[in-house]
Amino acid sequence: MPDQPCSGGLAPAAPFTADERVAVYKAIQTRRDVRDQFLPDPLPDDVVARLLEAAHAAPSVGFMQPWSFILVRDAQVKERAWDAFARANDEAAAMFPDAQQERYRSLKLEGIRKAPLSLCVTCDPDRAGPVVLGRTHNPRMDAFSTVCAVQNLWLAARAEGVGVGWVSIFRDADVRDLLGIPERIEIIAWLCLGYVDALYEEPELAVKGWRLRLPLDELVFRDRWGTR
Ligand SMILES: Cc1cc2c(cc1C)N(C[C@H](O)[C@H](O)[C@H](O)COP(=O)(O)O)c1[nH]c(=O)[nH]c(=O)c1N2
Repeated sequence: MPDQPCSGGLAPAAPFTADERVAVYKAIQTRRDVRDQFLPDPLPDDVVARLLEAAHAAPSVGFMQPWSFILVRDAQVKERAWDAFARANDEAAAMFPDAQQERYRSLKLEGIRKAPLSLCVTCDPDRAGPVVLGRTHNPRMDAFSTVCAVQNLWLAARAEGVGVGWVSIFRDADVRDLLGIPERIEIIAWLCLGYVDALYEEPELAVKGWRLRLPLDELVFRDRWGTR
């Protein structure tokens, strides 16, 4: 049974003013993944609400809005999340070639204990029933939609002076147990959030010599894969 339509028609879609455009590109270009620059100040509820609204405004396949957000402020829960990270990070280090392991271990790859707020973002594949417009031929589209929500939040956070760090070095089961997430729900992201007073000008992994940004023109093809 379809829902009742909501009100709303077409609104003018003029380009942004020059200042507005500058602000949008500034958020995109200066957004960073934050690990160590978090300040301890708690995030005000209204700021958190705006960030969640930004996430919730993301595009989603069939408008299924598959995301949920678990706000984690409890120090003990964060401590256990850090333990899970530390175990996984040891396993991760051993996966790299010997020559890279020392450098890997020198990188700080999370801010779980330092950030005042952690946010676990999940994806419910059943949010809009079994057959979803746009997901019929590609079941990963619900997860991709949830990642769009993360990116919206990340950009809005930059505008608010709030740093965000994505931590993915976990065994899925550890986060699931810790937060009581049912098996059918997919864990998409563990995000660390907090005010920051400094951000790297370039990705920290590039600054630390782990990996550089690729030239864009090597990634753009004309009409056919591999054709420039
Ligand atoms: C899906 C996903 C997962 C992770 C990340 C990102 C994304 C998109 N990133 C952050 C990543 O290292 C960072 O985005 C890049 O290095 C580029 O830097 P900026 O985000 O531009 O600062 C990340 N960083 C980190 O220190 N620990 C992590 O576990 C992860 N995991």
